[in-house]
Amino acid sequence: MGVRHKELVVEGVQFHPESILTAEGRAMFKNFLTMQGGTWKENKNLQAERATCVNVNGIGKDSKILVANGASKTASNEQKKPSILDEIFAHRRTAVEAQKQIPSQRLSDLQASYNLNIAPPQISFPERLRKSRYSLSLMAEIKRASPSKGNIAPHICAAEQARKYALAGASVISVLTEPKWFKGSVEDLRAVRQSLDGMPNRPAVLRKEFVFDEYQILEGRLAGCDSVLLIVKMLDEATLKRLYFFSKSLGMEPLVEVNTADEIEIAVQLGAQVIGVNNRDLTTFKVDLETTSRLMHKVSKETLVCALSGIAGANDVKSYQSQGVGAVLVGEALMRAERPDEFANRLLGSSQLTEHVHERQNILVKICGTRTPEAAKVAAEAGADMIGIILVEGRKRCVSTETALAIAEAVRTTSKSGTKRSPVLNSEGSVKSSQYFEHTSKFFCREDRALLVGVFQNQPLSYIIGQVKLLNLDVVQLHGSEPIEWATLIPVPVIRRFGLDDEGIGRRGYHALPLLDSASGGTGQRLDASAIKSVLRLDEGLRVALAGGLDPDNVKGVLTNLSKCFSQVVAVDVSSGVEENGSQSLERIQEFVKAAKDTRGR
Ligand SMILES: O=C(O)c1ccccc1NCC(=O)[C@H](O)[C@H](O)COP(=O)(O)O
Repeated sequence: MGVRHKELVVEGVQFHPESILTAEGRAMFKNFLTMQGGTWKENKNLQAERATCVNVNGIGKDSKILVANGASKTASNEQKKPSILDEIFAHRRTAVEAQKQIPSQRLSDLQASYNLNIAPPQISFPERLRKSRYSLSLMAEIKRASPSKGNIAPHICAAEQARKYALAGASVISVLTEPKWFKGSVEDLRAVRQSLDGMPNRPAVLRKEFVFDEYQILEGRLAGCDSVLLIVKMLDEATLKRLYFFSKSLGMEPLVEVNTADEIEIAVQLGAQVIGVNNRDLTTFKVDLETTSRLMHKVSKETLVCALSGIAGANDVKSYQSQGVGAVLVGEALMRAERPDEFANRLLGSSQLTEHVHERQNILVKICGTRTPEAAKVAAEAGADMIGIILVEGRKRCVSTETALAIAEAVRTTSKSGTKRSPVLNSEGSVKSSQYFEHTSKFFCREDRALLVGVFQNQPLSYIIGQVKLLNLDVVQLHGSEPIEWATLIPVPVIRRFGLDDEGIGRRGYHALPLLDSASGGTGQRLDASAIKSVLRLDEGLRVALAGGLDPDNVKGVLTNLSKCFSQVVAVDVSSGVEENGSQSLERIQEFVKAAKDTRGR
């Protein structure tokens, strides 16, 4: 039973347990709490206004959702117009709820995949931030659009952009996965992670999303992220804590975002190792770079503080550097930059990009089809880096186990002449991402002696591994249609042959060096120069060995004819070009090594 004044809304009410503990108790509370204005008339108008506002902004009719799980905490009460954050969160809730119903995308499906251990390998987010070679780390963001700026760079390829960021020295790639306002996706996240595959010292990958559910964290981990964003403003403390520890249970330290002194207090209480201070007030969109400076003193020295939003250039970074800020997150400025790599370099105050481009490696030489220990010795003494033996039954150059063992002995006991130490991109402990093939191509040069390469073609994996052990091979060359995954199952670096139209040549993380060559091998068949250039131009980071009809007289011309692409050829390989009347000629071996090495100088 209740009493209602004709005109005035009630300002206080006493509920008795026998009424509020009934099935209607919640509704009574809700009705009372949503009353607005002094009179019933005002209440009606204000309620109607609020309903339109809520629906237009897409929060939906179910106000229970907001109450239960966080409209932004700055709102002193529910009368306040929902902020953009509220809008986005509400929209994401609906989308995530819908997605969770789709067979194959249900929480149980994600969990089953996770239990299979198929999530991409992860690295520690805070450790990667701490290992930066710069006094302050860069978190570079993929952000096609934003609610405040609209479109920024809607056509950017996330994976390509991520590689540029990584090579320019970013410690973290932040990927906005929200589709409506930021034009991102989980697919972007997956592609970014894949683009970093095999990269030594790759950056950590952050899923920048409006996270309110464990589901999103698990989804991000399966797509390959190493950390997720948790926004204090949007999560009640219990939810924040739950999500924080859930993320940690998947091996990911979250980035906990704050904007006020109260929020940073909550993040500290939580034990967050990485706290991001958002310089942008998401209710007004106002950016104040001082926000980070003001709040950073509220955390212990061990906590990494990152300045988020509004960082537009090197000067902003410098002032944070002097204050001891651990990292800056830069999105819009990098996305708008014509050369994001140069821009990132300027932000970090580095000239690494230019050093990187000018680095040139001495060309490596492989003498293949070796059939005698004498030939192996002559090749090594001439400065050959690799001596190949054919281990393919039925091929004319195939050697017996006895001969192979004798050649192996000659290779191991002959000193090599004239090797310059290969430049090392990253000294130990220094952490800058580098290109996969630049790193792996250095496996094929030893200063003291040549390497022994066993060449196989469509033979069983177990046989290949057996030969590696028996002959103590340094390198395996796969010259057939073996799966590229085999490279990860063979205990020495793998050279794998590719034709000009073959798929997978530039795939990182498998073969250490792709060989461009004719299909059957050792035929003396030249490859078309313009087709070689097309393959190389498609992927700047690709490094290859080149074979097919090379000889002492043409090797220089073939290489220089490749013009700019020549720098992507790290090795040349010859077989029939050093033969005379079907046998290896010791003079031609020496001439070939000299001619090839002279193309770039020793
Ligand atoms: O040389 C062979 O007989 C051979 C047989 C089976 C698989 C691969 C083979 N050779 C692979 C090589 O690495 C050769 O050096 C490369 O094909 C270049 O040969 P060439 O055109 O004769 O210089």
